[in-house]
Amino acid sequence: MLSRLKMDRIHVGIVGGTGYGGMELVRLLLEHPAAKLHCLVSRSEAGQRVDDVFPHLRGRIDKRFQAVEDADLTACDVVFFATPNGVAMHQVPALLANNVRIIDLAADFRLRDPDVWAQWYGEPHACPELLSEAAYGLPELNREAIRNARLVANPGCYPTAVILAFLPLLQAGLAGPGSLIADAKSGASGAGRGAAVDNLLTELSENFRAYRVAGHRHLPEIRQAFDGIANCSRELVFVPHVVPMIRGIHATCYAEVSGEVDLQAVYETTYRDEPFVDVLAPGSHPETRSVRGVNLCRIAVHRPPESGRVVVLSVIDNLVKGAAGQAVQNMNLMFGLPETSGLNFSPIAP
Ligand SMILES: NC(=O)C1=CN([C@@H]2O[C@H](COP(=O)(O)OP(=O)(O)OC[C@H]3O[C@@H](n4cnc5c(N)ncnc54)[C@H](OP(=O)(O)O)[C@@H]3O)[C@@H](O)[C@H]2O)C=CC1
Ligand SMILES: CC(=O)N[C@@H](CCC(=O)OP(=O)(O)O)C(=O)O
Repeated sequence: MLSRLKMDRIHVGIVGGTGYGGMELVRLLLEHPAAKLHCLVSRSEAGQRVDDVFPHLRGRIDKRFQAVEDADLTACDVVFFATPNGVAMHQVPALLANNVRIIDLAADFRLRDPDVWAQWYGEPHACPELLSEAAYGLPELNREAIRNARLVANPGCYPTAVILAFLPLLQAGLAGPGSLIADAKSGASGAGRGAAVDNLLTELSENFRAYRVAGHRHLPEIRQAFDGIANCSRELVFVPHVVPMIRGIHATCYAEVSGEVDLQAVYETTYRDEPFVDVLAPGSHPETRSVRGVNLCRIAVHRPPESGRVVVLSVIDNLVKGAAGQAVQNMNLMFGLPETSGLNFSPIAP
């Protein structure tokens, strides 16, 4: 059932169509049975054919990028923002006023407190009145709110992997009082397509480094979700790393758990009906490759003997379950479609 549509198919606009998140949205939406790409906005490639800019799409798309002032965004049913942080918040209010629903892949609407947003993103929020309305777009946590939302804040890539890893423990009240620890590694596409010395092949390959240990902007986002799940503030140590691969996040997450609980059963029960979370058999070690190109989080739960800790391994493709795929999953929910529409395909391996 397609609800609340302006036309027969969901007319989609993408702002930031030339970035990694935008490109991945194009790839997914071209195959979506109920969506039609209506306009693709780019400043740098305005006027250019999409398949000239991205030759891998030759024969798949007959459209040109447009400047924002030429794009018919108000005719869209939904507009995805795949732009840097702080861009969407200047354009969203006018689109909402025109009955356009929004899915923002950036962080503009993820944090509820405008002061926290300003602290981590370095500028005052342009429309703080919308922060409490926005639905945090992690379906496994917030499905009903997403269904009814006109504004969805798609989660960050690290938060998706980390929250899904801890969610069953927190919901069941099993994580002890000690700090939760998330030790996460990302492929380089997480940093976007913009030129930066740190992202050169020569800097990344044969190399492995942590960054922003003192505080990454995904920390308040993850903590906000934990507060919502467990209804109490939790200490979290979050250490991101960049590894020499293109796609993928691997989060190794630690929590203190006491008592003889069947954790495998807790995880399997929590995610039993989730189409995009796969709890692996006991003793498994999920690989980023096993989720490459698909909207899936694979999780394995370990309890090393005599450690008093649980180790949860969680892998996603940062561009799919960590960004564009999750955004399409949210679109499906917002428009009353089966949640898996356009998202049923197999991983790419090797
Ligand atoms: N990469 C990832 O794994 C993930 C990214 N995200 C978030 O999604 C968003 C997009 O990320 P990603 O695709 O990697 O980023 P990229 O840097 O690859 O792409 C950004 C896009 O935004 C456009 N853009 C840049 N500046 C502006 C501006 N001031 N106004 C309008 N458009 C602008 C660029 O196109 P042009 O210059 O042609 O206009 C480009 O298409 C970011 O907020 C990111 O944090 C979230 C989860 C995962
Ligand atoms: C490897 C790498 O650099 N990753 C990015 C994460 C990108 C992302 O998801 O950030 P947003 O919250 O802005 O959407 C980073 O750490 O900044």
